[in-house]
Amino acid sequence: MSTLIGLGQPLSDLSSCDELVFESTMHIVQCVVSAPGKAILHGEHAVVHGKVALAVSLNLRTYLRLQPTSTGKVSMNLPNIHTFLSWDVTSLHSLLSDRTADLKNGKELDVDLVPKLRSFIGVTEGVTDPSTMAVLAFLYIYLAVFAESRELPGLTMSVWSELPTGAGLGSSAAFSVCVAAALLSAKGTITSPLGSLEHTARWSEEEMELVNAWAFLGEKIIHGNPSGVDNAVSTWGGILRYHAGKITPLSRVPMLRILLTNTKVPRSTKVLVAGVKDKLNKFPSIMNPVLESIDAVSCTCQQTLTEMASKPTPEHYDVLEELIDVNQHHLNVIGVGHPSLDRLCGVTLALGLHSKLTGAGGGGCGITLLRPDTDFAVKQNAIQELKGCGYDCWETSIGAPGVQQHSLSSIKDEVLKTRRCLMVGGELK
Ligand SMILES: Nc1ncnc2c1ncn2[C@@H]1O[C@H](COP(=O)(O)OP(=O)(O)OP(=O)(O)O)[C@@H](O)[C@H]1O
Ligand SMILES: C[C@@](O)(CCO)CC(=O)[O-]
Ligand SMILES: [Mg+2]
Repeated sequence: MSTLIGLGQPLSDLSSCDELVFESTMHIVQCVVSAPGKAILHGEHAVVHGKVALAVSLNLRTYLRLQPTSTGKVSMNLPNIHTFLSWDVTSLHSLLSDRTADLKNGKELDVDLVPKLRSFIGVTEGVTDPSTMAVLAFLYIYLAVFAESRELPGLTMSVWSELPTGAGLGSSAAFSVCVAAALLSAKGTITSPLGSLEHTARWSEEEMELVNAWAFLGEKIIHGNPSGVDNAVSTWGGILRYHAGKITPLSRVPMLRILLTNTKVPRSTKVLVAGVKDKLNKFPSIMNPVLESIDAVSCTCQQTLTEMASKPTPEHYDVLEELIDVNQHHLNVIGVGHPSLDRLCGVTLALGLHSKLTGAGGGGCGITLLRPDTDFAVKQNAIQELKGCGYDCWETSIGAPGVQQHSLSSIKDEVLKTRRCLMVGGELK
């Protein structure tokens, strides 16, 4: 049974970087990892049904710190979602029993373990609140990664994020990627790539494939039926084309300027994805052509971006804007729009700017394309008007690096500040 344990380690502890040895032969080394959020340019929802999506990583990251403990406890501190929990390692061990052999490859979700975990933490099938979903994803990956070991390690995991939770910017994928990278590295399945003099380091392609596969299991638990695009872009970073599990990084694309707007209307990706599936089952002959058209929008956008890499023209930007408008209509047709997003599109269009939802929709975030020649005053007006609607709005930079390991000393001051703010009194401030 879980217990509320209050705050994690105080911030002053962040200076040490030591290794603890357990009574057993198992060592885990503490580490700090981070992974970026994402924006989907085109293809959200359609990608779940085998169509093409284009996604970009954002300069907003989730950070995870894993520390070994010798208290016989596994603890998790998730200040963004007010969750501070702890379990005895021995009670977690009893969940493994005879499943060891099935769990270690991380290729498929063990559908029997998830209900077992639900009953372990005392929540029934329909409960899908943020805390439950994060705990299930973490416990699943923890147990599955260490399934082979004679003993499960005691540890404290703290996760803090610059991303809004559940707003369409891939917070669940960044969470799952961090958990997978930290635990696989702690187990020794992948290396700890950071050299003694380095501040940040990345894993090899092969290791990132493993991280991505395990993070996909976390996404399956949180989302129900994810396409895998969010964990892929959080693992690799940059700009990706994603099609039926095939990941193609796009290296030759122009640097796009994008405004991100968070309508702050809460929504659940799991619920929205399930809603699209229902509509597709109900009206296949109406919905399939819409998904086909979204696929064509993604492909046309990719082609346009590729052409723009060598010589961008105003006409290219006209095309990108039209594609945004077309796709936003399609997303409304498949039932993932929201009046808050209509308002975002209306406000920006009145200023000559084009917007669409990004991610699962139903509220959450939208993107607005800024042209190279968009007037500073127009951009500022858009930001002011959107803020006047009660939304958050800021210009973002895209193409940030994927999952990384960090030295403690390299964690930026402002990130520590974010963490400090989140942790004050164990509550979000
Ligand atoms: N910082 C975090 N700490 C703990 N759990 C998190 C964190 N960020 C995300 N999560 C988990 O992910 C869930 C949100 O996932 P969801 O897929 O609904 O939204 P999203 O990933 O932000 O948006 P989208 O999938 O549309 O890009 C939360 O309810 C929580 O379970
Ligand atoms: C809505 C969706 O297409 C994107 C969520 O960011 C779901 C998915 O691809 O897993
Ligand atoms: Mg998500």
